[in-house]
Amino acid sequence: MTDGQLQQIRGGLIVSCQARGDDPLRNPAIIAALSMSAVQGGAVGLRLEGLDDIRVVRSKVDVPVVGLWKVDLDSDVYITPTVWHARQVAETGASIVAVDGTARPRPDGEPLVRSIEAIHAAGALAMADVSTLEEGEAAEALGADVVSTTLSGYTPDSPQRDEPDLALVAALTEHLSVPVIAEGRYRTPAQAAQAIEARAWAVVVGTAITAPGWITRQFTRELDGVAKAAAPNPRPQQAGRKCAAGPSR
Ligand SMILES: CC(=O)N[C@H](C=O)[C@@H](O)[C@H](O)[C@H](O)COP(=O)(O)O
Repeated sequence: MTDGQLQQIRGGLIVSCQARGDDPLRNPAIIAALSMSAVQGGAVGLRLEGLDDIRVVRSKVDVPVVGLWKVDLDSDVYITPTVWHARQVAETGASIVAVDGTARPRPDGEPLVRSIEAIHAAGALAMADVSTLEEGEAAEALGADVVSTTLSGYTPDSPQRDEPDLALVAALTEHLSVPVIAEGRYRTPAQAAQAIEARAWAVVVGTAITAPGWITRQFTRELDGVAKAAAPNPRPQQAGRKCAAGPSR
């Protein structure tokens, strides 16, 4: 990652293309198609999970990739949780490696700074995924090149809400010198624009763009509510009625 690439993503949209667990989209070829589609739509960067997805997508797109590896090691820290995972993601070709940037104990017992050093040694930039201003300040002091609000809403120290944490974006951009990325629950273009107005360097959007299951549920939930209240069509008494002189097709 060069300063030029950091400039390349400035003010833009980074699309997070991730599929995990039993998600039918979990297939590097599908993630690559989603990623290429996002780039066609104007995404300036991609956020990708897992070595296979990073490797395949890297061979197909030119935009900077924020890479991470979600691993469950019986710890609250699951985003690129150890120094070893950070090194693997960097060596797979991510321009920026996202790691858990909170102060919580990490499963390998190493401090955050060791992951940052490993990422730098592999020639990538380190993004600290944080949930509070204090975590962002600490991560910057340890050498993180970029700080993202990814974990706000997902730690006990941060507000639990459905909306994005724009207040944290504003606080981080006021107090930090490194670029601040707005991420987490940005569901509308207007919310993304608000983050840039709060001086975010870029905005990451995942679910609202690349999770058709979630998007579908927004529609079905709304329809379920209306369907209970509205009468069906055709109404039962009209269903058997003959049409007098309608056009025949
Ligand atoms: C908390 C956590 O693990 N966030 C993850 C980080 O990579 C992803 O699951 C999110 O999709 C990503 O942050 C984008 O956010 P949203 O999908 O809300 O636009």
